Amino acid sequence: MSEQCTKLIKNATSEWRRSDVRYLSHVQQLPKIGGADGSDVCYNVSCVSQGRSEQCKKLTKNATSEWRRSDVRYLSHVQQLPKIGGADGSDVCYNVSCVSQGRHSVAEYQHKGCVIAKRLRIMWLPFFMIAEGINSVLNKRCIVTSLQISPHLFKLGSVIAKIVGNNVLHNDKFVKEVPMYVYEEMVDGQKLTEIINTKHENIKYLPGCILPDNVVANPDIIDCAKDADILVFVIPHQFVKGICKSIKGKLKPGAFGISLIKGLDISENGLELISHVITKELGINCAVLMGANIAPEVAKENYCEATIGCKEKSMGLLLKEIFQTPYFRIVVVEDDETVELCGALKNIVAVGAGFVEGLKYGDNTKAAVIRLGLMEMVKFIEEFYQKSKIDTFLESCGIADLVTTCYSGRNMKVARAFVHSGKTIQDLEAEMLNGQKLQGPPTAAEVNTMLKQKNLEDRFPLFTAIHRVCIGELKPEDFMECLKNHPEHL
Ligand SMILES: NC(=O)c1ccc[n+]([C@@H]2O[C@H](COP(=O)([O-])OP(=O)(O)OC[C@H]3O[C@@H](n4cnc5c(N)ncnc54)[C@H](O)[C@@H]3O)[C@@H](O)[C@H]2O)c1
Ligand SMILES: O=P(O)(O)OC[C@H](O)CO
Repeated sequence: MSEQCTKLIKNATSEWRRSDVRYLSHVQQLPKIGGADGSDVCYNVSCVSQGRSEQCKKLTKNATSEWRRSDVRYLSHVQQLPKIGGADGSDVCYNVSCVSQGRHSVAEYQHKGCVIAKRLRIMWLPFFMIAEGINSVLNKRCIVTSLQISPHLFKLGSVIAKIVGNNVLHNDKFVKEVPMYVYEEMVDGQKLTEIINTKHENIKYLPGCILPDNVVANPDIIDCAKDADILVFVIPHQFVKGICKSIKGKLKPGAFGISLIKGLDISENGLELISHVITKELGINCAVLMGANIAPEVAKENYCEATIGCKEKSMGLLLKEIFQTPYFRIVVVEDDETVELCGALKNIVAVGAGFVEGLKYGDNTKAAVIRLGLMEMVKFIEEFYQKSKIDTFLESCGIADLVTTCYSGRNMKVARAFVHSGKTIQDLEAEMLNGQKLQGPPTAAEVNTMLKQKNLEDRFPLFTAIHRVCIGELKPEDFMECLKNHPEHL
């Protein structure tokens, strides 16, 4: 039995390699999961494009119903099935015959209706590339062959525009030109958009980061967004609602958003995630990308990681194609709320890290701020979003972003300067950041509004003290008392 299984996998894999190498990256990302009885499971998968739709439908129907009968445990995995388009951009459905060691033979499956369509493209996939997805693949066109992307440019936006611009040049699924909205301003007597389009460099916010020619800066936000299938939001969270208002009702049907914005919004309903604000304001779905991504380091192409949070796994994988490079490595998770909340809350902790650095307490103290901050992040997210998964904190969006921001982020640097300068955070922001925006202090204020409303300030002493220092209610030195008396040690 096992020999047959090994042979099938070998054949299918080599066939797969021959048939379309583009798919291999997807294949490699799939977890290898054992059978219901703990044994290996191998799959011989035939994929049929919609051009052969009658046969495709029949094969799919049989395989799906058989699959459902054979082991319901697999269905949860099945729902994660990425919807991958055919090489020609058409939909693909999968007919799956599975063979598990010690369970069924290929012949048994064939007998039950899981036909192995040898003349078609064959691939081997670990088991979860199966049923539920087949139906949705059949019903709709999953991948539009020419996706247009529109990032909104700022500091991180410049880096992301470079990455996206380069990636789409080598991927047939996407339109080559990437329109990029730029908030217009004069730099050395010239419009910033004109400078970017001639020098291919954002000389004000990220000098030295050369953008590919296909990234075209445009001060007209509607012009940028109206034809986009994917909208990449990279702006300080303070400006999101204004941007959304400008493009509301002007987007292409089916447009999808991805937000790289680290912050929160406060409304009459309490705290709101920025991706939810985008969804509400624009009526589009919105994924998130967060991670330890200090912009100038990404611009230098120093290795780093990021996390895409997207409920729809297939869309998450498509988005990954836009952002991943050899130096910018991405993991896709479905726990998008936790991903986004980590990105917002770590900015508060970074302000605390800046206070202890300004007070010259050294790295042990900063490590304590990071640890206590992480504990409050976990507790806050559990309070805010009960379905949060602890594993998500181990992704780049969690612990990694927290560490990098506490060591070299702008929030840390401004908070450090705040300790002895006698200036307000707002003054220091203007003085030190050349038009860039701090996210930590406003996020601390937004979180504090919610903690006050719910009478939870005592349970979040670090978040609360950081906010009170930022608004001048406490001195930075008082922050040390908060650490010493943190309920974690009582
Ligand atoms: N910079 C980073 O290292 C980094 C890394 C990861 C994530 N992020 C996140 O990305 C988001 C954007 O950060 P950034 O560093 O790119 O931004 P930034 O702080 O550099 O952006 C300031 C920009 O806001 C623009 N602006 C000013 N007024 C505006 C208005 N009324 N409407 C629209 N825009 C206006 C300015 O022109 C300027 O370009 C933030 O949420 C941030 O947390 C930043
Ligand atoms: O410079 P900061 O503090 O806004 O942090 C930048 C990024 O969020 C780091 O990933």
